[in-house]
Amino acid sequence: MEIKKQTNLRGELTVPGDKSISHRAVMFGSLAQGTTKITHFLEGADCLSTISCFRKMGIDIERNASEILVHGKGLHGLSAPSETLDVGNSGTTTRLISGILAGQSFTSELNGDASIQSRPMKRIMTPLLSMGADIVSLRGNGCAPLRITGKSLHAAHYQSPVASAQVKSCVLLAGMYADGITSVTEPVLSRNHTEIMLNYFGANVTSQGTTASIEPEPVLNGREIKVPGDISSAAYFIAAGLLTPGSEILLKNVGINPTRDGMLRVCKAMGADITLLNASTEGEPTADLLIRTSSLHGTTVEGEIIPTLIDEIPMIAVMAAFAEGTTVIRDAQELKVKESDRIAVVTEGLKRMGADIQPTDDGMIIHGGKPLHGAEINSYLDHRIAMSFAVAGTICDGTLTIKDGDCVKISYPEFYEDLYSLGK
Ligand SMILES: O=C(O)C1=C[C@@H](OP(=O)(O)O)[C@@H](O)[C@H](O)C1
Ligand SMILES: C=C(OP(=O)(O)O)C(=O)O
Repeated sequence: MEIKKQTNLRGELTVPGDKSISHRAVMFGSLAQGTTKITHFLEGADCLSTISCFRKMGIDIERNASEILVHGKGLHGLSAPSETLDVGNSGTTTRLISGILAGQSFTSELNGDASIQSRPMKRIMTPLLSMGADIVSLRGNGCAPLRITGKSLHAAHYQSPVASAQVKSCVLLAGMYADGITSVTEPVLSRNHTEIMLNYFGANVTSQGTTASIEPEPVLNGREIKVPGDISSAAYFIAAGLLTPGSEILLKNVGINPTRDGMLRVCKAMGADITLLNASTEGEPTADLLIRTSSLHGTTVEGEIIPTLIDEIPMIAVMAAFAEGTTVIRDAQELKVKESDRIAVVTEGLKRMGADIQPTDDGMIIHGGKPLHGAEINSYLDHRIAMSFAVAGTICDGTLTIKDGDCVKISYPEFYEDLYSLGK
């Protein structure tokens, strides 16, 4: 796919709904009594995988143009699927659903695409096994396909070695089926959408520092969920607006939960001109983001901010290559176990464009400001890689092409239309 040049980005854009929140709305709505109405749901392939899994467990989910209706059957209302649950490319679906399946009264199997079959699942198997779950990696390699036989679960306090909202959520969801209060402590706080939304549905989840705890057997009631725009999708337009000469764009209704807003903080540290307008703190916090062309400089991205921008690092690395000076990214070893090894793949792509970048064990070092030229970029079927390099391709000299660029459908099906809607 060849990327077209853009200048003078102008106008407004509403990015699609938040992927993490869309997944959770379908899952928790399925486990609630009564109907959950979801608006601005992300119609990306990952969230459609979540819908398909719950339909296979007997949940009636209606999809129409403006909303999703999930007719939940309560905490114990799922039925045994008659075939393997297909999680597609979605790590979130796999890990969160496993926590739910561990406490059911039936056996189920989960599988997905080649990427999912190489992503680590021991990180959820270990805490689930400690709670008495029966979860098996069918090829014995700690990855999907997984077989989960529901059991009565014991409460636990799990000390997670990784800051991962998927691990935390998996354990909390299993904790709904346990015999006491279940807690998870993580080394650094990860996104807290599960905690916020489960409480909204009627569960009792408390948070103290990096520990979240849940009481068992909550009664969840169907709710209305207005999904905010996904800051991880907005990230491409934040970067495009900052880097493209003559730009001023307004990104409407973007989720700015502090466990997700690290990209904004890094952009500010790089000298970005970003103004928050119409901030709302009702439910998940949101704001409109006004982005103006800025001259950016390097920064250091490390420590507690990392989980708050983990999916934005490919875009931040591309921005750093266009910025003046050095950017150091560390503590981001989790990038190696995403849809691709994002340290290796970002490095490969930026090197092809002429950037000065060195991969490290837990991040990268980018000496920005070198002239960047077009190249053939392999997305390795990773949506975040395709979108980050597409933004680079709108600005660099020469022609940039992306192999398998249509993988953006995982989290942002209308990405290219939106990318070309603002510029000249
Ligand atoms: O909980 C979630 O919705 C997500 C958590 C993150 O993964 P980890 O929990 O593996 O860090 C993130 O990368 C993913 O896109 C979505
Ligand atoms: C890592 C991601 O998603 P998941 O883990 O759900 O596949 C992502 O969207 O960047």
